[in-house]
Formats: sequence, C-alpha cells, structure tokens
Amino acid sequence: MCVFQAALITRHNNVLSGRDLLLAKQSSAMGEVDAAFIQAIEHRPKRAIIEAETEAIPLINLSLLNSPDDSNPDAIASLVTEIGEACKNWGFFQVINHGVPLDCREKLESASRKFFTQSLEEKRKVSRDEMNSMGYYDTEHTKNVRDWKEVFDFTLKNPTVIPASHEPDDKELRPLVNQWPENPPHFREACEEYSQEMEKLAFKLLELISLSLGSGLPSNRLNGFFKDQTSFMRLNYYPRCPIPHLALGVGRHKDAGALTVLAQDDVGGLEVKRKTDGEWIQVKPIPDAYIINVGDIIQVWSNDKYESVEHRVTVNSERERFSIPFFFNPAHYIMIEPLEELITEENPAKFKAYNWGKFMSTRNLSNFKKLDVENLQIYHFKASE
Ligand SMILES: O=C(O)CCC(=O)C(=O)O
Ligand SMILES: [Fe+2]
Repeated sequence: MCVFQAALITRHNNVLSGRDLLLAKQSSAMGEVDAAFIQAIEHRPKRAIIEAETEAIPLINLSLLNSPDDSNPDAIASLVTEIGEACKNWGFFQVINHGVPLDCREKLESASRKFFTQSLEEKRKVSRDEMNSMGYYDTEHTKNVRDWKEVFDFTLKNPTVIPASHEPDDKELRPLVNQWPENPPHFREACEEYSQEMEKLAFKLLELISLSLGSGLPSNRLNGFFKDQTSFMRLNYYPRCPIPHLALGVGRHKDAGALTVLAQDDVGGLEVKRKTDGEWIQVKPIPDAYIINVGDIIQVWSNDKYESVEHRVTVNSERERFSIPFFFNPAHYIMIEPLEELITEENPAKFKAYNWGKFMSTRNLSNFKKLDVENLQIYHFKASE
C-alpha cells in the first residue's frame, strides 16, 4: 500500500454530545445550524492572544525591491536575513511596500464583495464540481468539519493541468478550467489583473527565500519548479456567524503548497499557532499589507529549516469578513524533496520525494466532501517512517 492510499484510513467521526447540539440549535438565529459546522471541543476558538498584547509576527519592509538602489548588496543581505529569521521562527510574516498597486487590490476586493452578495442561485451558476474544482463553493471541509465560509477559486494559468485522479498508477491528466460569472461586470478582469501582481510578488519572495537558505543557493534556485505552475487564487467570504464559539471560518490547517500571499480586510480573525508555545496569536490587520506564509513544500525543500505553521480563521456574529489568498504552487509533475545542496552527512534528507500533483489530488478528494479519512500530510513522507 502506498502513502497516498494509506492516507485514506478511517478515522473517528467528530462526535457531538447532546449538549453541543442543543447549544448549536439554541444559538442559531436562523433555527437549526448544521452539526457539520461544530468543531470538537479541543479545537473551538477561545480568545486568542491579540498581537498588540504580545510579540507580533514580523513586519518586513520590501521597499528596497522597488527602488533603483536594489543592487546594494548589504541592504539585500540584511533583507534576506530578516526573511530567513521570520521563516524559521514563525513561518509567517507581513510585508509592506511590496509593489502591488493598491487600486488593483481594491478593484478585486470590491468585485469580490459584489459577487458574494448575490443570491445563492446566481453564485451556483459557477459552482465547482468533482471534475472541475474551480469556481464557487460553499461546503468546504477542513479536517472533516465544515468551514463557515464561501469561496470562489480560479487558477493563475488557464487552463492548468493536473493528474486526473489520485490513483498512483493513473497517468491521465485533466485541465482545470476557470468559470467566470456574468456578474458583477469586470469581475474576470479584476481577478486576472490582481493574479498577475500576486505572481510577481511571489517570485520576488521566492528568490529572497532561496537566498536565505544559505549553502550558496542562487536566487533563482527554485524558479524552475514553477514553469507550469498550478497556482490558484481564492476569494474567501466569511458570513456573520450565530455560533462563533463553536465553528471556525477555516479549521486549523497548514497550506500544502509552496508559499501563500494573503490579503485580509480590516475585520481580523486569522490566527497563527506560535511555534514557541503553541498559543494561537491573532494576526493584526494592517492596511495594504500582505501576510506571507511558508507552505509544506518549502518546509520539505528546506529540509525542516523552515516550517509550515498551523493557522485557522475565527468568525464573529457582528461583521462579515473577506480575504484573498494566492497559493503559489509548482507544476504537477515536480517531485518534492529536500534540496540536495542542503543535504550533508550531519543533515541527511528528512523527507522522501513525493509527486506534487498526486499529493494535491489526494488532498482535494477529502476537501471536496466530508469523508471518513485522514488528510494526507507531509509527515507521511518523513524519511524515518
Ligand atoms: O482567510 C484567511 O485569513 C486565511 C485563509 C486560509 O488560511 C486559507 O484559505 O488557506
Ligand atoms: Fe491557509
């Protein structure tokens, strides 16, 4: 049995006590709330530590990259060190002066709001399905619990080719095709313009991260993996929630791809698990900043020097929230494994190679609907297992 099949093992259902169910029903303004939204007790949101009360995730100024002085080696070296420290200690940081035009972001934020305020019937005209995972979706599950959110996904490259199935021996490929709604007008244009900007920023960050890994890696060491990239963007809409103490906008998870570039609005709700003590820290919204996090793939490439950190999203009963992540992912045929330049006798490879396309397909299977399966994770490929 290979790892992809082994990951599909039965796990316990999320069992709800009668009291939990009663609570869920009582606190719902609309009557019944689907029990699929209720988190197990240990995963329910408690009051997180607000960044203002503690050390914040690093805030990094990228103005150097957009100035004529970007060849100053000392300045570049200190930026690279700052990024490396952030990746190592937090797995998360925010960037300002990133070069993404604010009007481009605002255009998409406004289009996203207009799209999600439409009727369900209108939104479902571009619903995603089992064959094509791009489009609108309102029943995503994270670790088998339903998320309190609606999403709209589209790929950067249209079409994007991925494996037809998660079966290891099935070599067939299939295209993901973007579906564009008729309304609001200029929605597609706003999405495409913004995604071009995300790609530019993601490559800049990738190059800084490559330099930060040391061992003489050149800045473009990782670029080739993204030639036929499977990157995609997601518009997230978290409606007001009558049971914010029982549900989550997105349950705790790690991002499976290489790098995530996230725009959040001013509501707040993203929480990051602090590496030093496992506390949930709320990431403070900063106007026009982007939140960057290292995904599983960079963890593997870096041979555990950097870690893909768990995060989740809380919801609230007063304000709806919008966010826009860009998931920067390599081509489906790339085998993910620790970079050979980082491997020595003292630091042997901590992971076995795995195929990105098959990893993604196995994951999508369990995100698409509630299954009695455990999610495939990179630790399944740990060299010692
Ligand atoms: O909405 C957010 O702030 C984060 C969403 C997220 O973590 C994700 O979609 O992977
Ligand atoms: Fe995430």
